[in-house]
Amino acid sequence: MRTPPPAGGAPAVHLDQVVKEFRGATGPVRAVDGIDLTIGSGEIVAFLGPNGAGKTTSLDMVLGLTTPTSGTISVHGHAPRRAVAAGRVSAVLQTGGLLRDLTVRETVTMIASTFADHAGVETVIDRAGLTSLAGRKVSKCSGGEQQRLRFALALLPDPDLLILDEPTAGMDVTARRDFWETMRAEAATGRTVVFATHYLEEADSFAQRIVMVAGGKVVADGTTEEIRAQATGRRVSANFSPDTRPTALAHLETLEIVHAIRPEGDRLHLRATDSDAVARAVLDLGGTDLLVTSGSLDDAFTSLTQGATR
Ligand SMILES: Nc1ncnc2c1ncn2[C@@H]1O[C@H](COP(=O)(O)OP(=O)(O)OP(=O)(O)O)[C@@H](O)[C@H]1O
Repeated sequence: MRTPPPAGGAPAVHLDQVVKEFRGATGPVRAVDGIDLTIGSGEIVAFLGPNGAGKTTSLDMVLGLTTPTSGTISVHGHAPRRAVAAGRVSAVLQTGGLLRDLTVRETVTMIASTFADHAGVETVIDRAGLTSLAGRKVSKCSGGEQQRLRFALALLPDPDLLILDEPTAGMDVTARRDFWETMRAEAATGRTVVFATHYLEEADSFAQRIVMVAGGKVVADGTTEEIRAQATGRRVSANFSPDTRPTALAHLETLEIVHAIRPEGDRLHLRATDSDAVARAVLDLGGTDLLVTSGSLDDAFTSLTQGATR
């Protein structure tokens, strides 16, 4: 069993007003536009955003692969490159050279030989679920199996922080589910896991916290439930009889906490921030069959990322 970093130490990841600009054909491209973010030790965080949101650029900076144009980043209190050199952080990236003619075990053994101290070849093969494939050539492994191999390599330094950039891209549903099960076991040992994804379900089912990025900025940060509520508000609906309906509609339209009203047959659908207060008003106005729901995560994603494009 690994020893997690002491509680109460520096955060696993800290970004302070981080900006990254690239030189584009028609002028500078601001890939990351002032991100402030703190991720505590042991958190499982999804970086969720559409194409070009700035996810990969942010993670690359956390890994010290590129440096911010302005702002600062620390990983467990150190500069990213120092944290990587000390084996405190490692990554599973979308691509990355694997030698096709080596077997899975030979690949892990070769990379292990570059570490003064490592978690053990057979241990990481086992943790990545590759024991039965250890003798297979990399060229004969599927895309999902190669991602598992990259994951085994990332475990070699026994890192406190694992960064995964779209680790399940190209995997089918079963491979994806198996991969996340393995990852859950890793997180349970106290590792911090930060992953980038396009998949809402993946962020929803695996992460405790979602940092939604769009246009190089953080547009929402919280639990899935908080993001849903923040972006879509609550939905309140109820039936009204023909007698009560006109008065109810007129009154509800005057309430500031009601953002939108959509009539449908006998029913009124309302969007509101304070659903408790609206629900009380609806009942006072004679509404029946009251229903309070939150919008879907899909709605939240669309509404938060719209308008945030570069
Ligand atoms: N080296 C580069 N030179 C110029 N522009 C770049 C470079 N790297 C990234 N960009 C631009 O920066 C923006 C953010 O890219 P980034 O790869 O970080 O997004 P992403 O959220 O990871 O997207 P995806 O989900 O498609 O991988 C994009 O507009 C991209 O074209």
